[in-house]
Amino acid sequence: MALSDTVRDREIAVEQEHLDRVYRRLEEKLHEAEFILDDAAKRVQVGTPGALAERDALVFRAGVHLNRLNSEFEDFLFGRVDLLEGKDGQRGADGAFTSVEPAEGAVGENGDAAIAETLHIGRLGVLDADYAPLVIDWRAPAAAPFYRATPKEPGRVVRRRVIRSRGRKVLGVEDDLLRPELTVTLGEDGLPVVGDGALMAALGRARSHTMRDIVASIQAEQDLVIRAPAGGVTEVTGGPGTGKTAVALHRAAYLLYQDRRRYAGGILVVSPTPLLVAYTEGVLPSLGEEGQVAVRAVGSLVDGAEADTYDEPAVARIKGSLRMVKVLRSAARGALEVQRGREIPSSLKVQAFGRTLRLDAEELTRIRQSVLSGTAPVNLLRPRARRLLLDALWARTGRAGRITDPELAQEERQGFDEDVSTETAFLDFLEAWWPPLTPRQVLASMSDERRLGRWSRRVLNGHEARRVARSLRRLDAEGRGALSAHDVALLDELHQALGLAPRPKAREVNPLDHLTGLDEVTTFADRNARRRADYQDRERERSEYAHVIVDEAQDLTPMQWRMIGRRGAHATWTIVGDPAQSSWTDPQEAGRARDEALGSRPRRRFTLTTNYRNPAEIAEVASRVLALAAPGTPSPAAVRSTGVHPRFAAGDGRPLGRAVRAETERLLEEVDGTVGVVVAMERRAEAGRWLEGLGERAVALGSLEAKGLEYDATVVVSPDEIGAESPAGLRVLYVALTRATQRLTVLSAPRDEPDADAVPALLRRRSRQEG
Ligand SMILES: Nc1ncnc2c1ncn2[C@@H]1O[C@H](COP(=O)(O)OP(=O)(O)OP(=O)(O)O)[C@@H](O)[C@H]1O
Repeated sequence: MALSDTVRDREIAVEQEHLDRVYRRLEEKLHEAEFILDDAAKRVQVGTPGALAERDALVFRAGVHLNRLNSEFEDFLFGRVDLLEGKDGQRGADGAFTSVEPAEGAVGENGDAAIAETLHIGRLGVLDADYAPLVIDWRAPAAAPFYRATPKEPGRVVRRRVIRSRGRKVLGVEDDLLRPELTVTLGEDGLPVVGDGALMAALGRARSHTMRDIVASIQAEQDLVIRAPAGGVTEVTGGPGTGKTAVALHRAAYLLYQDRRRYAGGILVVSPTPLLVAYTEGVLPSLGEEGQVAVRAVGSLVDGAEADTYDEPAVARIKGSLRMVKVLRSAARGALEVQRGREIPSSLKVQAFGRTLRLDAEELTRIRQSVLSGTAPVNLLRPRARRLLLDALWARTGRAGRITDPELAQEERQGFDEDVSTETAFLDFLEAWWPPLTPRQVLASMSDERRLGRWSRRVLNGHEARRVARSLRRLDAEGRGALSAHDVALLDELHQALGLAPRPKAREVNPLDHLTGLDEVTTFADRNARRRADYQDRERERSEYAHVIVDEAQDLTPMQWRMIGRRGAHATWTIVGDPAQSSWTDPQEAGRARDEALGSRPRRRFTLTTNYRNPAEIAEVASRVLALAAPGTPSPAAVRSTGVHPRFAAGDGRPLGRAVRAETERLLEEVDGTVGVVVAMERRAEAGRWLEGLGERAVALGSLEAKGLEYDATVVVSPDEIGAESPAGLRVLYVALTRATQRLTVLSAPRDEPDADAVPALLRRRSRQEG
């Protein structure tokens, strides 16, 4: 056995011993029946009582679920740091030194130093019986050095270790030595160092169809974002693969840990597509957070609506633009006159004082216009409409001014109003003439070209109005039918314009409710199902959140910003995105809408600079498109290279589908995980058929669906076709080219004008200019 293997085995045994202690302690906790009450009460003196109680509650839960930890947490304990003594010798509530800097005499003149403190980092905090930390929660302040220390600024950290474990078994350790210049002792011995870094091991793993958390290898610049203060707006930009999505999700978990009571008001994570929601759904539960966080696609933010179709780019451009606010306001008013099932009467006839009173069409139009001259939402104008109708009918009686005693006159008028307004003829009339409208009905009524042309006069040109109207023909009169994510934002705007009653406020959720009682004894699958049902319930009630996290913010249209802004009117925000990946065509207008949603809240800005997803060889090819799509934007530096260059291939006279299938088969052989085939949106269905029978590891995606996702290997089909899809096509192509973690094939069709090496014209251009 090689010497290094012996060291590795010994170090694994050391960590195994620690993990055994942790599990023994968790088992003890399991038997402490009154743990939460007793333990939390004893320790209210240190830290905020709320936070400590929560932390203990989490530990308690860990105990209750001890037998399930094996399957739930692959690596309950994942990190360790060995530290020099802290500068001021002060220790925090969790027993660890608080200072980031080492004490004056921590390093001797000849570079000798001793490890003064060893901390283990895990998904939950665990204290031993004397309240000494056995495991520090990854979100606790004491865990920050594990993430922050770099060889340039190591602080007190001498060695950082990532521990790989499964259930109760330690499988491996990987060390980074941050102060290699020191001669360090740990107890009696030296400080052994094993392996060459955990990050690379994590990045090299095969991808599945779900995202993994990154707690064991969060990098310093990412940690700064995750732990940024909650207030105001935290804005994060960074190129593809810099960990923006991962950081956003870990930040949600961090905020909950910091201030669980405040965020019981809910954290909303807005994601661009349902595919990305499904991809990231497991990350928060793996961090021990369930329930308080709603991860929603932007097309699923309105109750009862679920976007399941796409608009063509030209239609999306109109529907997403702020011009729609005016159009929708007119539509909400105009929709009163749209016949839905029952006929709209052209006159009103009622009986009073033994005769028939009648309002004709002209009079009714005048009344309608007068009511609509107010600015209130349409449904809320109904009482005013009723009043003006009664006034007009009263005038028809000719009795006004006949009685001189004001009290008697008033009585007579009141009697008249009561009699008439309860008459069936009047009630039926009002119902048909000023019906309570739903957002869906109004949206559906916009599918008539002539009508929409009227409502959008001076806002949309005739051509635009026709396009929007045609796209809405997929809805029936009640608005049932397929919706796009843009339609959903329109529905939300209509909700406002109609003045529908606000949804009830969120009920108070006590996180401790979930922690006691027999219902704890369930299977993981049960709990997952309950979690989902739980937050679906809560979602239905909740119209506002305490914190809003927007992922892929560059794609939001102005109308979508308005919709999300309403959900975070009193919230703090975290916004992550990359303008160079934007599929939205008018970034300036979106910027204005975003500013309006965020108001005057102070902003904190961060930039992430390292690409953890793409090997350098793939990043280089993508950067050629970046230079065209967003000239002057720097590419994030790829953290690794594989030595494998992207492959360029052309159909070579074969039908495109056959070439794509052959290439996908080849890649399935080469990688262990997933293969994504990215095509222009129009080809989605066709591409699905090309891959039939290749199994679950291979998927076909439209260019807009690839957003945020990643695959071991990708095939990007016809860059030119993707680039020409919309005015933002090149940026969408840039997204497509940055999805692969290991292999990329660019497959050209004839329109790509591939050269002899099958490199398409779009990807040649820059090298030619440079060359
Ligand atoms: N510190 C890290 N340790 C391990 N893996 C990481 C780390 N940071 C990011 N990754 C991995 O890099 C990949 C890209 O991360 P993520 O999807 O969050 O990036 P992104 O910035 O949102 O990308 P895009 O803008 O292209 O959607 C993911 O597989 C993620 O797990």
